[in-house]
This record gives sequence, C-alpha cells and structure tokens, in this order.
Amino acid sequence: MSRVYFVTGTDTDVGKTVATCQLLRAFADQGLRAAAMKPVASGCVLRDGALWHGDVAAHAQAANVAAPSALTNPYRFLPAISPHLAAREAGVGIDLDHLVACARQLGEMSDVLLVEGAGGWYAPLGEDSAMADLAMALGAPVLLVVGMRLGCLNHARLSAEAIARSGLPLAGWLANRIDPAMASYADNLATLECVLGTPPLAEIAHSSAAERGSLPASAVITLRP
Ligand SMILES: Nc1ncnc2c1ncn2[C@@H]1O[C@H](COP(=O)(O)OP(=O)(O)OP(=O)(O)O)[C@@H](O)[C@H]1O
Ligand SMILES: C[C@H](N)[C@H](N)CCCCCC(=O)O
Ligand SMILES: [Mg+2]
Repeated sequence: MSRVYFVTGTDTDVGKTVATCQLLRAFADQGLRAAAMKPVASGCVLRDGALWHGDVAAHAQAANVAAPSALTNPYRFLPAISPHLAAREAGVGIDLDHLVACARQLGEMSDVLLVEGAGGWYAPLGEDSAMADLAMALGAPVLLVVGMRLGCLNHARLSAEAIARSGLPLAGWLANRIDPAMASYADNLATLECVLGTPPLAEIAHSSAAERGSLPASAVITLRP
C-alpha cells in the first residue's frame, strides 16, 4: 500500500507540477513505484476529441507506474477557472468519496502516491468543498510548494497555518524559483525557514527543463514510505 502525500502550493502556477514531477523521479530513483494523481484539472484543451491537461501528461512522463486516466485524473474541464466553477458550468458534481476511492486504487499499485491539488490549499474543489477537504479525506501528509517570488512569505505562512488547522502534518516544503530575479532570495529563504520551522526539502532552480528534472535522493529520504 502506498504512502500518500498531498501536494499543495502557495498559489496556482507556483510549480506544484514541476515539484511533483521532480519528487516522482526522486522516489523512482530509489526503486519505489511512484504514482501521481491530479484529482481535478481545469484549463484542459481538446486533443483528438478528448480533454488533455499538461499536469496529467507531465505526471505520466515522470511516474514509473502506468495507471488509467480515469484514476489519475477523474475530473477534467475546459475553462481555466476554479474547479468548482468549471464543474458547475459542466453540470458535474465533484464527488469527494469517488476521488478518495480513485486514490486508494492508485495506492494499491504504488509505494508512493502524490496527489496534486489545483491552485492553493483553500482553492474550491466542489460547491461545498476545497482542496483541503480532499487532503483531510485522504489523511495525507502535505507537501507545500512555495513559489519564490515577492509575496510568498505571506502566502507561505497563511498556507502553513491553514494546513496546521486541518490537523494534517506538513511533511515538508519546497522552494521553487519561479522568479529567478527575486530580490534578497537568500534572506527570503531564511525567513521561510523560520516561518515554516524547517529548511526546505529542496530548492528547485529556475530552468526551462524544470518539469523534466529530478530532485536528489537527499530531498526525499525523510519522505520514504
Ligand atoms: N523552477 C522553474 N523554472 C522554470 N519554470 C518553472 C519553474 N517552476 C514552474 N515553472 C513554470 O511555471 C508555470 C507554472 O508551473 P506549474 O504548472 O508547475 O504550476 P502549478 O502550481 O502546478 O499550477 P496549477 O495550479 O495550474 O496546477 C509552468 O509554465 C512551469 O513550466
Ligand atoms: C486554471 C488554473 N491553472 C488551476 N488549474 C486552477 C486554479 C484555481 C484557483 C482558485 C482560486 O483560488 O482562485
Ligand atoms: Mg499543476
């Protein structure tokens, strides 16, 4: 059975997918069966008559467990808007129990499962649920991706305090350099270590190949199932 982690971020577009892919490869490098799930994807495009999402494609490329998209990506929508609005527009109800069941099935096929939320911790999932509710339903320790740009200190603290209120452990955080020109980067990193109470599992460099990268084993050694 898998060790499940919920991957959240300080916002949308902060590098959750990049970090998830790098984590998957690091776990695979340790001989683990590493799988990923994108429970709800909005901002899909139509390809060959089917809804396609870059996160799901990137996960499939990085994971070493092949699983059907019905499990890895149960809900997918065209408009690049909040999942709850996209689902409402499509007349679809997001079923939390179904998402948990899909994660459980993926857990049977893997040693570690990374579940990537959409947006940030409180991004709405369905009409009366948020990504946080899915993480709590899974009982999954949380990995927080901090997009290193001005404003991240506030977002990181808000996210960490919200995660703490959920009762789920913060298994670790990753500093993702989405803004290579971020001023006083080292001082911001040091401030985050104080705010979050621990150094990052890893810093992810800014790179056009970031989605195809892999974290060093040292970054995930504490996360091994
Ligand atoms: N370290 C990095 N270096 C260069 N580009 C990056 C890096 N991290 C993220 N990006 C780019 O920033 C954009 C957003 O990254 P990503 O898709 O991983 O964010 P996300 O948090 O998963 O977004 P969503 O909430 O939509 O799932 C992508 O174009 C990605 O290639
Ligand atoms: C479309 C985008 N890339 C994500 N898939 C969804 C982001 C939801 C954000 C919700 C919000 O907090 O405003
Ligand atoms: Mg993503």
